[in-house]
Amino acid sequence: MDNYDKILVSSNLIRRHASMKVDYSAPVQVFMWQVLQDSLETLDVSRISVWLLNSDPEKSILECVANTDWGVNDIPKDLPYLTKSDYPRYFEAIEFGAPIIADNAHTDHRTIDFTYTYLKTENIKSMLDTIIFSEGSPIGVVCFEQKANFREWNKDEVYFAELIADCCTYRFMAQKQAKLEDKLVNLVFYDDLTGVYNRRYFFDAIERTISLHVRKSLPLAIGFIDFDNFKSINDTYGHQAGDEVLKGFSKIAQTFLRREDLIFRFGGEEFVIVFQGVNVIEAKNALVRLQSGVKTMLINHGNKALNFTFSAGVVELHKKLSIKDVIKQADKLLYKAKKEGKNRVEY
Ligand SMILES: Nc1nc2c(ncn2[C@@H]2O[C@H](COP(=O)(O)OP(=O)(O)OP(=O)(O)O)[C@@H](O)[C@H]2O)c(=O)[nH]1
Repeated sequence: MDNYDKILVSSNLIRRHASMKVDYSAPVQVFMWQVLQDSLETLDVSRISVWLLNSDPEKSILECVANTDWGVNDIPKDLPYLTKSDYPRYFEAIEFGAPIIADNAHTDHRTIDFTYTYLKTENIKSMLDTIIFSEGSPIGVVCFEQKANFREWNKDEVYFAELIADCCTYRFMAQKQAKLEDKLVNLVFYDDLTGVYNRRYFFDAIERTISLHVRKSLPLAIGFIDFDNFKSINDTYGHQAGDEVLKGFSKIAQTFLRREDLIFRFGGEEFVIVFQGVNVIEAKNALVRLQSGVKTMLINHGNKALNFTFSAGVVELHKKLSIKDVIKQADKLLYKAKKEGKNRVEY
């Protein structure tokens, strides 16, 4: 196989590989690993690295985010970086957007500034850098380096190197998309402030949970929680302190309840807990335990420890009870708990 055929076969494999779904929450070193390793072999170069411009308007720092000299998970704690003030001509070339084809990196005007800082010490003779774009602008560079001997990069090699930069573009775009999807999923299912499930998801999940439990003849209980005198916490310590209490309560509930208990923020200072496979007495006991948890685990706001209590009503689900009826019953029980002195669980 001549060089052209080798590049053709490899570029096809790499394009296919780059289109695969990968874990975009992993570092670039991990999700670009296979593409960079394959390219290393195809171009027969000494090293490939991926560098990204920081997002400030000056784009004055270029940070190395992947390098074939590192192991797949062996990423330095402090990433190497280059600054525009040290290498202005190199940064200008990146902003221009054309590949930097430096057969002799020691004399090429775009890479000459590297000569004494690292080309000579690392014995690098030739460089080929291709630009990573996003929305039409350069955002980084893939750097192919040849050690020991000078090398004339041919046209096919440059096209191949550009393809690798395009694979980076593709993966960064997919990563952006994946992050956006994660954010949307969070908005749909979770409460922004406390991180527990939100009210919208309660109504979405509850029908399915009920039908599953009815089909399997398993008990299912729902606890409705309302904080006592919450207004006075806001009024005394401020709204932010109230928010701390809501967040703290969610954490305490996650610690005190079982994994299969689902916690929802239903409204301002109202929470709902769905106890799966649990009858009303067991659910009531769990809520009483949670009440003592709330008493012992302090929520700090500044240098103050905030105390609060809650009242709750617990309803056990059965076939004939609709979710509307459950909420109505829980409301009545909560009203009773409040009327009879608060800090109580009625069932
Ligand atoms: N900090 C904060 N406060 C909230 C939030 N949502 C609702 N609240 C407050 O919760 C308080 C609820 O007050 P009330 O409905 O009078 O209830 P309460 O003071 O707990 O009184 P009882 O239910 O009778 O014990 C109001 O002051 C709301 O402003 C929130 O997201 N953050």
